[in-house]
Amino acid sequence: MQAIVEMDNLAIGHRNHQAVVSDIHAQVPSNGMLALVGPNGAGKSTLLKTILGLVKPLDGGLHYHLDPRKDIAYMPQLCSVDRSFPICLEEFVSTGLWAKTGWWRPMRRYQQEVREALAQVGIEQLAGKLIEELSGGQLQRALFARMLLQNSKLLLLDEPFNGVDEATVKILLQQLKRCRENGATIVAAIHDLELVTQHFDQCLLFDSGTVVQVDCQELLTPSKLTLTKPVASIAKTTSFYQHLTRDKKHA
Ligand SMILES: Nc1ncnc2c1ncn2[C@@H]1O[C@H](COP(=O)(O)OP(=O)(O)OP(=O)(O)O)[C@@H](O)[C@H]1O
Repeated sequence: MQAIVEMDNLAIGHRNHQAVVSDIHAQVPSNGMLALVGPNGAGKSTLLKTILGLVKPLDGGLHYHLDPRKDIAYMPQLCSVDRSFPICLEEFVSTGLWAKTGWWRPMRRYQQEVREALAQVGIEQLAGKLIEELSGGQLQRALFARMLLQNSKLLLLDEPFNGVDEATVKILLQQLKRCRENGATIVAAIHDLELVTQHFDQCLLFDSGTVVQVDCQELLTPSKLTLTKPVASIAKTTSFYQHLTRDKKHA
């Protein structure tokens, strides 16, 4: 497996605070789909922000086989967006290009690309609406379009499927797969274990300050869930695990 990012004895956390997770030895597989799984507060967002460069590692190494300043696109959690900012959807999505083009470039030059990104997630008809007028699901699609627009090698997504309907989940998954077919690598923090096992190759399981990297197949059966402590304790808190164990009892 070729890695696009390697974590070597990495400790992550916030300045002047104790490490959230230490001793991370993990790899982001090139052109793969890697899920970050774990309870609230376990450190998934912190790891995404550390890879992005927004948060500095507390210790250890983070080795990139790409240019972290140019090749990474990030989709933050929906709750981090200031919806009262007076900007229309099209302008909001075009801010995805600022890192490459500079904020002073006129948006008209990139209107075609922006429209295409909006069309890819099915909200092109809302282009002129203020972002405060969008529903939660529409804004989630907008965040996704802003990330797509950057056409980056590595996509980091923080809970992209939270609070969106099934149709939107389907569209966003299709787009992620298309990006992967075009060579991108995907890392996403996800709470729905069923989505993880169906669509991702590997995951990093966060539990009580540790991280373990496993193949998603390891999550498929209850017997395998006892393989490692993090797998077992995280999975037991999910309805997916309860569903599997119920099926086993009835078998
Ligand atoms: N800016 C910050 N300064 C200090 N501590 C922070 C900061 N942001 C997050 N934390 C703390 O770091 C820990 C990990 O938070 P993080 O947001 O990475 O968790 P998470 O796994 O993404 O959780 P969730 O599933 O709820 O999004 C938490 O204890 C949180 O309180």
